[in-house]
Parts: sequence; C-alpha cells; structure tokens
Amino acid sequence: MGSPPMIDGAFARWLADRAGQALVEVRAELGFADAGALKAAGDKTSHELIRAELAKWRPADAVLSEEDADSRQVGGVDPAGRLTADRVWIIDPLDGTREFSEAGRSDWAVHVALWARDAPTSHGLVAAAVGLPAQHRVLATDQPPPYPPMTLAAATGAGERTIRLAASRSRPPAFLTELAADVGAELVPMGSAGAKIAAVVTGEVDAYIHAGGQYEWDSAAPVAVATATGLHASRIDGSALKYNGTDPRLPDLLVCRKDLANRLLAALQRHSVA
Ligand SMILES: Nc1ncnc2c1ncn2[C@@H]1O[C@H](COP(=O)(O)O)[C@@H](OP(=O)(O)O)[C@H]1O
Ligand SMILES: [Mg+2]
Repeated sequence: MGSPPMIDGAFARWLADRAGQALVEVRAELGFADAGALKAAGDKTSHELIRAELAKWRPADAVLSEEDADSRQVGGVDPAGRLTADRVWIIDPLDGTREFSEAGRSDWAVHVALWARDAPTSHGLVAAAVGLPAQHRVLATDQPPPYPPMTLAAATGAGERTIRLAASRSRPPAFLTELAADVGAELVPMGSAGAKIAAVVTGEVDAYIHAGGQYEWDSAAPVAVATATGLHASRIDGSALKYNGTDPRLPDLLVCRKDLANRLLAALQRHSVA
C-alpha cells in the first residue's frame, strides 16, 4: 500500500475513511445482538487503527483521544505531552457509540482533528475530517463542503420558516424544548455530535445546540469542518471554542447558519442556565 497524503487535511480524510471502513466491518462481523460487545469492539478497533497510523506517519505529534485513559485527566496532568506540543491530534475514534450499536442507524462518526500552536484560527484547529461511514461520506477541511444552500422560503422571503434544530436524542439540554418554542424551531433528535454538525454543514438542519457536558474530541473535527465551510460555531454564550486546553471538558456549543447566530445566541441567553 502506498503512503497516505502529506497534506494534513487530506491525511485526516484518509485516516477517518480507513477507520470508518474498519468500523463498518466490525458491525458486519459482530451484528447487533450484543450492543455492549459491539460498542467495545468498535471503540477499540478504530482507536487502535488511528493510534497506529498516527505513530507511523506523524510520530512527532501528540494525541488527545477519547479512548486514551490519560485524556480525561484535568488539572494539568500531561503524560502525553500535549500541553507543550506544537501539534496535537484530537481524536474521537467512534462518536455516537450508542447509535453505532443500533441496527439501521447512520448517525455515528469518526473524528480526526489537528490542533496547532501557531494556528491562525481562534479554535486552533488547522485540519480535520469527519467520517460518516454509514452515510458513505467523509467531510474534511482539505476540500471544505460548500455553504448549505438557502431554502426557497428563506430565499424568496415567503414567510417565517421553521428552524430545524438538531439535538442529542439521549441527552438534550433541559432548556431546549422551551427555546425551540420561543424561536419557532422544530427539534430534530439525532445521535453523535459529528453527525449533527455534518447535518448543519449539508443543510439537512439549520443548527445544533448542546449543553450539559461534552469533551473536546466530541466537537473538534466537526467544528473545524463547519468553520471551514463558513458556518458559525461558538460556546452557547457566544465565546470562542478553544481546543487543547488543560481541561478537555468542553460542555456546550452552538453550530448554525451565520444568519441564525444572533437570534439563537439571544435565545440561549434567555433560556440556558449558566
Ligand atoms: N452530558 C454529557 N456529558 C458527557 N458527554 C456527553 C454528554 N452529552 C453528550 N455527550 C457526548 O457527546 C457525544 C454526542 O452525544 P449525543 O449523541 O448524545 O449527541 C457522545 O460521544 P460518544 O458517542 O463518543 O461517547 C456523548 O458521549
Ligand atoms: Mg464522542
């Protein structure tokens, strides 16, 4: 087999695609009878593949991964050296693990993102890919997807249209039902932060709001793709999302079309409890 691409964005796409294919095979081999075993096998297979390829092709870089025991450490404990590294890969080998273990669902993803100390972006991410193996696509920053097209109603000004707002199907923020009613939004329950942000990128939904808990690896790769596409991505108080922090917890975010950002941030101010 030949070498993977040199350019980081294309390398991220290559890696997310390879891990995604391995996950499709795990699903086909194990079936859905034992959800716990399928989740564990998926996490392990994807994690080990990604770690091995990063060690081989990007040996000087540090890694922050959901499946590394050290990654959840807070308070500056840094055995992987990521807090002093110039380049850190932020990985979620299988986002939407629950959905991966349910037959027929395609809302699960592989996240591969690269943070760099000298990045020109506020989030610090310089390359990323979101693999959506069951949707047969990989979204990546090497060729960012085009900005989602406007709906006909919005383009012609034919009345207020309903905002489609993606949210976790298992752990949506408690305030979201009231916020949705306030702004006239329809909630679209979906698994995986990556799949939800990909749905904003492709225009299937207009926005994604989460609060109450998440880690950097849940959002790094899809946020990098969304911002490369030109979409809005921030904390729910409007401040910048920051990655490779001392504490990997990053509990809330808003990703949406640019034209909705002010309206949704104002609604978040009214409804979210800090
Ligand atoms: N309250 C919470 N605390 C910690 N992690 C959370 C969370 N809510 C969602 N997440 C994580 O965010 C990802 C997307 O969640 P959801 O599918 O509910 O939208 C999942 O990642 P994993 O599947 O990688 O564990 C999930 O674990
Ligand atoms: Mg995740």
